[in-house]
Amino acid sequence: MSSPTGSLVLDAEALYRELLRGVRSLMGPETRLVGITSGGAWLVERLQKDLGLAGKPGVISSALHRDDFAQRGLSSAGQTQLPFDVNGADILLLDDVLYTGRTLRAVINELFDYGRPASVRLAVLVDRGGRQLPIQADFAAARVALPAGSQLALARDDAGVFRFHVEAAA
Ligand SMILES: O=P(O)(O)OC[C@H]1O[C@H](OP(=O)(O)OP(=O)(O)O)[C@H](O)[C@@H]1O
Ligand SMILES: O=c1cc[nH]c(=O)[nH]1
Repeated sequence: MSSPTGSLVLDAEALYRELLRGVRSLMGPETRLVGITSGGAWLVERLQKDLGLAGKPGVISSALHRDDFAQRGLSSAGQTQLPFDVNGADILLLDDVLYTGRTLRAVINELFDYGRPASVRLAVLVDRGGRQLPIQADFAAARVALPAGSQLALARDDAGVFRFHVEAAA
């Protein structure tokens, strides 16, 4: 069977280093990192350490605002935890994969339930195209085209090492 990414090798650790570089370039003095559950939450945990930032990063869930809530329910939902005042904050959202943009739409609704940020930006490990909404990343460590129906998700082993899990279209 051929690989769903063809000859492309997605080295998640190399992409993480590229993401770290991109996030550094986007950071201002008041920027708050917020990871989207679940892959983005792993990313912000590591970024917060690697950037030497004090305190805890934010974690946000799309679950309560998803347009497919009726099918998915709360089964895979992490809980939103924003340990700072969202009002007036410069938010940098982090996620592993950007695809249709629907998760981002739901996450932005969730974020605004907590306050009125000054700005919201987005950095991702992989932008796989296929957008169904007018949402773009301010930084993507990689842009790849994958067949519709294939799945790409970040995994993290016990030692905290990242890898991508790729599943071909059925
Ligand atoms: O742009 P979209 O089409 O919305 O897809 C991108 C989202 O899909 C994946 O999350 P998923 O919902 O699979 O949850 P997970 O991170 O917990 O695996 C991924 O982590 C993004 O959050
Ligand atoms: O709201 C959402 C988020 C991700 N995927 C969907 O189909 N809907």
